Amino acid sequence: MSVVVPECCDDLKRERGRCLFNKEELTNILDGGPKLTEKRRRIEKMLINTPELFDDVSPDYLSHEDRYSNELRKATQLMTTLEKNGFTYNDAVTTGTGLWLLMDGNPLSLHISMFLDTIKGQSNPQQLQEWLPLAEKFKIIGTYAQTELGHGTFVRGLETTATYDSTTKEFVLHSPTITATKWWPGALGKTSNHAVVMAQLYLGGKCYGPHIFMVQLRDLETHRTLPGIVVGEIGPRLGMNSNDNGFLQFNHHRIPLTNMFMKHSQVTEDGKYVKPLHSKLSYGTMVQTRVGIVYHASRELSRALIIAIRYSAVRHQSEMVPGDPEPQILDYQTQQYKLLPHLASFFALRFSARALLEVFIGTSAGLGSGKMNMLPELHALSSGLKAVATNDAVKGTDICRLACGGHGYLSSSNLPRIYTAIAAGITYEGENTVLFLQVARYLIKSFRASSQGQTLPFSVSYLRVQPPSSHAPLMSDRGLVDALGAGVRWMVGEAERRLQQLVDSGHSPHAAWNACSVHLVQCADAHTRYYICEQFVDAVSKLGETVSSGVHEVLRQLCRLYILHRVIQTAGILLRCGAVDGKALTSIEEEECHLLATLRIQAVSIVDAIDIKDVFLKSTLGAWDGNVYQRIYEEAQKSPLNKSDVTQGYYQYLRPLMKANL
Ligand SMILES: CC/C=C\C/C=C\C/C=C\C/C=C\C/C=C\C/C=C\C=C\C(=O)SCCNC(=O)CCNC(=O)[C@H](O)C(C)(C)COP(=O)(O)OP(=O)(O)OC[C@H]1O[C@@H](n2cnc3c(N)ncnc32)[C@H](O)[C@@H]1OP(=O)(O)O
Ligand SMILES: Cc1cc2nc3c(=O)[nH]c(=O)nc-3n(C[C@H](O)[C@H](O)[C@H](O)COP(=O)(O)OP(=O)(O)OC[C@H]3O[C@@H](n4cnc5c(N)ncnc54)[C@H](O)[C@@H]3O)c2cc1C
Repeated sequence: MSVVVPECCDDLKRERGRCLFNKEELTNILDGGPKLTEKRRRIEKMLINTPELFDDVSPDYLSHEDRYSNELRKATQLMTTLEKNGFTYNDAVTTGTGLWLLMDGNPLSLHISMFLDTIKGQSNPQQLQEWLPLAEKFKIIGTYAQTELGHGTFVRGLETTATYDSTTKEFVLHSPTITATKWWPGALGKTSNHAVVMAQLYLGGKCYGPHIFMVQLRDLETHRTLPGIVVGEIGPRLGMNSNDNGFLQFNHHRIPLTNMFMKHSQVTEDGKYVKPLHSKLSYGTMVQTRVGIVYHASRELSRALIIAIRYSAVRHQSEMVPGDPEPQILDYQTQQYKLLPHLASFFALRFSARALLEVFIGTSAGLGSGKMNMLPELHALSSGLKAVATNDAVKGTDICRLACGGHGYLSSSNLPRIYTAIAAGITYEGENTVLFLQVARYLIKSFRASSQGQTLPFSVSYLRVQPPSSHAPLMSDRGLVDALGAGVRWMVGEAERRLQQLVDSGHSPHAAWNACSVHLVQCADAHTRYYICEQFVDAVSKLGETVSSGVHEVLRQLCRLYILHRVIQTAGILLRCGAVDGKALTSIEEEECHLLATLRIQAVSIVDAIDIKDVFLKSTLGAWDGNVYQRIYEEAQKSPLNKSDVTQGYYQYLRPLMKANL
């Protein structure tokens, strides 16, 4: 069957004809400026001109080993293509392009992220000089090996030991139990010949807690595992199965003293310990990765939204008015309600990711000159935003899948792969509940400090026990964000009251904490979302002076939708603390429905402006031309089961069954 593919189907042509804003301008804002758009497009062009980077067979049809080898082939091709064309690996990560090409689990991703970041962030000058050039040029390939079978969250509970032997000036790495086995690190199984390993430091019989060590795992010529080391792959997972997540055990394996990362804490040749300026500086790579994950989550959500919104404009189903032509499913209010608040979330996350990156850069600069005071704020913000971003991206991606009906369940829609990849983000790099509890700790401490008259850092300054009264009218954006802030203040105050009450009635502070932890997680979530609302409002108001009215209007509508949706989600709290009343909520609900209809008109143009090309969307449902059915049909033809009319299974099983006298 041959079909002439139009440049873009009539439905999408009509949708695009209704665009009232400058798409390129919105694209530039999302990229962070015209120069960054231009750079991203140069990278994309270069990658698109490298056919080896694209699969002609879906990984779903490959064996585990072929799947891994194929992804490794593409990953190495990607790295050499970038290098040859004068780009860094980071360019492929920060534009999303590298991840989109390799998102079935890239075996070099841990090397270019956490391994390199640890070398850069945890090495003393000599170590940096020795390891960085080797790692940057892939002379050594590494991963970040922290989690063990027995412990992921509780880093202080790790069991791998690094015991200093001053007679040989070596550390002896050992896995004393089965639960001490390193478990999960990406690319550990078969790819990496080195790992940065988190292990308990022992000096003269005393434990100094988790520290990081550079450990060679495999011979650099033969790639065989070194003596004293057992390493392998952990088997199939929910998603990202082209990666070789691994396990690792040490049997009294020796490494030189100089292989402990010594930027922040040191061990002298005679076995003396030099303390770091802050006890959690060795967690720096995790913090940096959490910052990256906020961007990553927003990007993955945007891919799902482009697919689902374009598809919803092409798909016609049922009758809205009996006898009328079947409408585009995007015309159903319920479909708009499924998708558009997540579109607003994507924008909110993108602006917040940028704000967080600035905090990260500022804090890192401060650390360089010995200033540690911003570290708790960065830890709380990066933990909260990582948790909200991944939770929302996972939820939003799954709603996009559901919004595409049956076809969303097809692998070729790419929604299942986007979902399984981002779903891991809830767990890795700090499980989200655990990260929220870290935020809650910061909130309670800040609230108590405020009660004692102390000044609070910027992200929690609104928690002041007696906040300045807001002058913004309630129904303005600022007024509603202030109401949300009042809600969080009330929640945190309530949590503090409950904690205190439990302690006063004889519970230990730790037991009281656990007894309030559901509420505490809700506080952390609400606080982070308040921060996101603030960043969104600020970003849109700052842009107001510099962008065209069409783009400003779209951003204003998206921001408004985000805030209204958040107020409705938090209605119970806001009513309880008196920040809004029932009448206000009714008008907010009505306004949200009205806004859904307004945003629907330009929804396709808004997702077009996110500017992700078909080769990176990898979806039969979301392509630019809207030629959905032909693509789905063609993709199905690639199923190996369609290679022959009658399969082996027929002769082996079906035919005997049909012939049997049952
Ligand atoms: C394809 C990828 C390519 C490139 C990637 C680039 C960028 C990333 C972008 C996208 C990623 C995309 C895909 C990724 C693909 C695959 C997955 C990749 C990797 C996954 C890796 C991992 O998962 S690595 C393992 C991560 N593990 C964790 O995160 C463990 C979580 N646990 C902890 O962090 C800690 O144990 C804890 C914080 C929960 C508790 O620590 P503990 O030492 O026990 O603390 P306490 O003694 O209780 O003290 C608490 C006080 O300490 C303060 N604190 C804690 N942490 C910090 C910190 N980091 N900084 C500052 N302060 C900190 C805390 O606030 C408490 O302070 P108080 O004053 O209240 O006492
Ligand atoms: C795809 C993937 C890739 C990964 N890559 C790496 C890697 O490259 N390197 C690496 O070192 N690790 C990696 N990990 C491991 C990851 O970091 C851990 O799985 C993660 O930190 C969670 O730890 P855990 O598995 O021990 O879960 P657990 O901590 O056992 O969590 C189980 C449950 O217990 C709850 N819980 C735990 N502690 C608390 C608490 N204090 N209070 C309340 N509830 C609690 C959690 O909320 C969760 O519901 C990866 C994991 C995945 C899934």
